[in-house]
Formats: sequence, structure tokens, C-alpha cells
Amino acid sequence: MSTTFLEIDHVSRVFKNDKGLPFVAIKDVYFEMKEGEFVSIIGHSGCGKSTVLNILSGLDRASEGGIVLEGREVREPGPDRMLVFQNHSLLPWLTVRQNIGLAVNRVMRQLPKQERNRIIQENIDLVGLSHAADKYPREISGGMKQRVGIARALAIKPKILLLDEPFGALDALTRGRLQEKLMQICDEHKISAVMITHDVDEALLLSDRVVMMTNGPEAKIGQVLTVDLPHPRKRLETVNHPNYYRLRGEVVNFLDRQKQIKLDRLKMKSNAVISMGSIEKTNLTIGYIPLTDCAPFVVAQEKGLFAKYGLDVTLSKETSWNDLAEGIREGRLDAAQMVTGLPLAITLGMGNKIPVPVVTSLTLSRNGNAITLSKKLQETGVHDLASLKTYIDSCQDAYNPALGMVHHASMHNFMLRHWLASGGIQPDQDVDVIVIPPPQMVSNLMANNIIGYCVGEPWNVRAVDSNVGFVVATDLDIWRGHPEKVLGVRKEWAEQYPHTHLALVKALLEAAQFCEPLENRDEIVLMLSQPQYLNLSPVYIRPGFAGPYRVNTMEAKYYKDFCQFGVGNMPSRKEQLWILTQMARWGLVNFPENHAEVIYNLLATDVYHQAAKELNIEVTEEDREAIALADGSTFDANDPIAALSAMPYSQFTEPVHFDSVKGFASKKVATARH
Ligand SMILES: Nc1ncnc2c1ncn2[C@@H]1O[C@H](COP(=O)(O)OP(=O)(O)OP(=O)(O)O)[C@@H](O)[C@H]1O
Repeated sequence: MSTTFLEIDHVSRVFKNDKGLPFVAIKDVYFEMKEGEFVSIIGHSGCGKSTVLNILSGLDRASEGGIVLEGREVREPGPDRMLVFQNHSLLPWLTVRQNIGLAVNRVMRQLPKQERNRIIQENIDLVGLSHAADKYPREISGGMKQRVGIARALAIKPKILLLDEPFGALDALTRGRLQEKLMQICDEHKISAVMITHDVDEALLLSDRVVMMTNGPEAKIGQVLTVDLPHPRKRLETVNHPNYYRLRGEVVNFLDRQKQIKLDRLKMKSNAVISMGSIEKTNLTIGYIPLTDCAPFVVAQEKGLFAKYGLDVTLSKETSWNDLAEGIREGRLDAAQMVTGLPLAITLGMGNKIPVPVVTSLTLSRNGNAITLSKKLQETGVHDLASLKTYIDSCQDAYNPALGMVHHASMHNFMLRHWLASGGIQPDQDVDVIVIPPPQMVSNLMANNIIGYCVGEPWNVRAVDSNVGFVVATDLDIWRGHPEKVLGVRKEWAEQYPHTHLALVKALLEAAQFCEPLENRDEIVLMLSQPQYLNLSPVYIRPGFAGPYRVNTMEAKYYKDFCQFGVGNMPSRKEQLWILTQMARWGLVNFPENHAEVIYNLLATDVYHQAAKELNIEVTEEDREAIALADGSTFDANDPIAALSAMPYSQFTEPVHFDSVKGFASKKVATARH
């Protein structure tokens, strides 16, 4: 049975602007909530929060899509959805009791008078207004009026409470008290509620989930954050919880990014698409993470290869893979260096996001990662996978030991999990696998927040040199020649700017060629070490890149003929299918029954072929052999479902249809409408 209580099913709302032209305020907003959940909607002013709430309440109608409450489409206002506004809207000539009574007597007129009076009194008591029950609105404070508004809404027992900035007009002290009161009522009575707020702390205090909206026009849900803080909540305990500032950071970062996008859009208006000859757009912003393997981007910039192919590129140093992914989703970035699973993750809407189709036209690097464990572990006798298992089995701590990796869709995550599983250690059960931005790995290891991590260079060498960690395995011990970084762009962008896309692939492919010979690498180390890129001494960059490799053998590869089945820089169907199975294996996404179509749409091999042809690079087609991993296991891409079912600890149950607009087999309004 479905646990969906309320479904905002792909809702769009088009208004007319003051010139009479259509204005798409919100587009394709999709969200589901469970009964008893408290959800906040947060976003910058004018993004469309009230539009969503008005459509939910039935005061406004969606131009497309609809609202389904307990399996029925709702189109009109009704007592099952009570709206509480900022300006309490009480009738001045009625007392507190009469204001509440008016609603109760109207909606519950079938109940005996005595019962109705009991309900009225119960709700007056609930919001702590017994002493003011017979006062008129002019005789009570703003906070008290707002409590009357809440009591009036709760008294008629709506299925869901809709709150439009309910405390926005109150002073800080009253606001704080009322938040606590509402939090207590919602906790005790398991109220389902949707609340609009501009206040991050208010959202975190009250909500089970925070829905963050992007800027309009065409505003969407950009991110949904689960607030996994314990209930019942008390303000002090909540803000002192170890996870509070991480959650707060997520919301604040999202809002900051939206602010930046607004500024960028204003800038872009005066800096519209610049085109030259057949190149539709010459001015590009490309996202990357300051790791050694961003080398092709740095080389293309420093050696003038972007310019050679008619591009004027700004390289945007991103702080995390998550920020970079958002940059692509929101259109702030034209293109980006991506961990190999990221194009699929964005395309599938992994992490509860709206799917945004992305294509990859180039594999930029292979290998280059290692698993580092803390020196403290080594001192207790851990030196390989088997002794790590012994250590984990004997762990008496209240919390699972944690290992870091850089993004859920990264090869670091998949390879780390594969390696652990191959040694009988079950990720998520025996150890936690958590996301940490690469530059923060070493400090987290030193602070004992994690017992180790899987990351690229220079962060393994750095831990070894600082004597805080040792390398227990490199990726050569897991999958020699695995794809590591790829180029990703939005599919829509690729269709809009095909010549720009081709020029970009040519510039990067030529840069990758330059990165490959070891004799070029010392020169590249100096480029990378500059403040605008890695901002790190060459001493730390050289060992993981130019050799001699101090950390076992970490052969980072950049140019063709280096992977076991010879596709080189061409995006590979087999590799992406392996990644897709890992995403499903670890419960990150459903496995699409139409996986062949999903992968076909993901790979822009035609662009790669054209670029290779123009650069006189021979293209080797992918064979149909199974991928061989170092632990002796193989992956047969011809039957991914069988392969997935046989993987140890697989969370896969059954394939689900994926639709590039609606996501994974989302229920259609049509089936629930009456
Ligand atoms: N009836 C309408 N006619 C035309 N445009 C409208 C109408 N209602 C809303 N809009 C526009 O739709 C967009 C979203 O408005 P909405 O009030 O939903 O935003 P909001 O996020 O609630 O803003 P705030 O936080 O400032 O209250 C805005 O650009 C607004 O100007």
C-alpha cells in the first residue's frame, strides 16, 4: 500500500504579466508527503512559495498538473486543508471563543452543541489562551491573535494545516514562543503541515523535511532536505544536536547559491550568448574541483587550447561535487568535470531531485584513487582488508566507524563499497560511508571523525606525508583502468550549442593527450600548483601525478588505449551500466527497466566520434566482454539485472520504469483523479 498522503503532481502555474504576456511562475513542481509529516517550503522572495500553497489550499488552480490528497484530486478550498496566514484575519467584532466557534459551528454543524463547545474550549486550551477566551482581537497581542488563527484552523480537524509565514509579523520573543507551541502541538497530535517560511532555523526546528525552491521564473524544487533530528524537539537540544549545523549549512548554501544565480542571471543579461562563426556560444563557465585530475582543464586553459578552438573559458573552482552538480542543474555552469556517476545521478534525479538530463561526451581520466586508513588503525594491527574486518567486528563504539568518500555518485563511493563488500564488510550496516569534500579528508581523519577514506590525489599522499594515514589499497587493487572523471553538460545545452560542444571536446581531448606522457607531467604540476587552481606546493602534487609514485602505484591515465577494453576517452556503455547497477545495489536509485534507453540518451558518443575524427584519433568500438574486477568478479553488461541480483548485499528488488520528465514511475494524477 502506498504511504503517500499528499501529492503535488507536476504542478505548473502560468500567470499573465503586466504586459499581458505569459509568465511561468512555477514549473513542474513535484513532491509527495506522508501523513503526519511537517514540511517547510523555503526560497527567496518571489520564487513561488505562496503560489504552491494557494494551489494546495484550492484558492488558486494549477495551469498543469494537480493536487492529490489521500488519493483524490482536490480543486476547491475545503475544510480538509486549513490555511493560516501571517495577518491572522480575525473578525474584530467577535471574541476569541466566537472567532473559533464560527469555524467550528459552520464545519461541524452536525455535532451536538455541547460537543462543539467542548472542541472550541479544547483548542483554546491547546494554544494556551484560556485566560483570554472572551476578549476581542483589539484587546490581545499580535502573538495571541496568531494563536487564535492556529486554534481556529486546528479546531475543525483538517487533514492538513497550511501555514503561510505564520509568525512573520511577530517580534523575535513571541515568534520563538509560538514556534515552540506549534512544535509541541504538531509533535503531540501528529499534525500534517506545510509551512512557508523565510527563516532557516524555524524550518529546521519544526520540519521533518525542508523543500528548497529555486528562483523563478519557472521555479522548481531544487533540493529536499530530511531533518533527521530527534522528536519531540526542544529548541536548545535541537540547535545543540551534532547534525544541526550541517543541516543548517545545507539550507544556507542552497539559498546563497540561489542568490548567486540571481546575480549571475543579471550579469548574463548584459553578457548574452556570444557566438563566432559556427560556434554558437564562445563564452563558457566550466566547473571543476581542485584535484590533480582536473589537469586536462588546466592544460586546455594554460596552453591556449580552449582559445585555439574558439572558446573563451572561465574555469570555476567549485567547493564540492554537490555544488558543482547544482551549478549544472541550474544552468550556472555550461559544462563541468564530473565524477563518472554524476551525469547519471543528475539525469535520474538521485537524492530526491528533479531529473535533469545530462550527457557525457568524453572520459577525461582513469585510475588515480586510493583508500587511506588512519595511522591509529595501523597501530592496532590493521594492514589490509581482512584485518580491517577483524577491527570492525570487534568495534564496541556506540556509533559505526565511518569512512569518507567524495560524492554518492563517485567512483570513490562505488569502489570503496565494492572493496568493503568483497571482504565481508557490509556498507551502511557495519560501517557508515559518508560524503566529505576532498580537501577536508585529511583534517577529518586527524579529528578522528572517520577511520579512513577513498579519494583522489593529492589527498592520499598528503595523509601519508603528514603521518596520519597509510594507503591500504589503490584502485589498481579494485578495478584497473576504471573511468574516473568525465565531461558532463545538460542535454538541453548540448542540443542548443552543438558546435560549441564539439569545440569543447576537441580542446579537452587534445589537453588529455598532452597530460598522458610522463615527460609532460612536471610542467603540469607547476600549472596545477598555482593559487587559482590547487594552490598547493608541487611537493604534494608531484608524487601522485608525475611519479615516482610513493603511494604504491597510482597510475592516473588521461589518454586512450589505457583501459582494458580499449575505448580510451570514448564514453562507455558498459562502464555506465556498471555504475547504474551500483547505484541500485546501494539503494541510491531504482534500477530502470528501460536501462538501455537511459544509457543511450546519456552517452554523446557521436560528439566524441566527430572530435576524434577531426583530431585524427582512431576510435575503437567497445566490445561485449565482461568487465573484470581485481577481486575476480566480473560484470556482464549484457545482463545487468542478473549481475545486479547476484551482487553481495544488493538492495535491488525489481526494475522500475524511468521517465526523463517524471522520474521513476511516479504515479500519474490521471490514475487518482475522479
Ligand atoms: N496573480 C498573479 N499574477 C501575476 N503574477 C503573479 C501572480 N501571483 C504571483 N505572481 C508572480 O509569481 C511569482 C511567485 O509569486 P509568489 O507570491 O508565489 O512568491 P513567494 O515565493 O511566495 O514570494 P514571497 O516570499 O515574497 O511572499 C512572482 O514573480 C509573482 O510576481
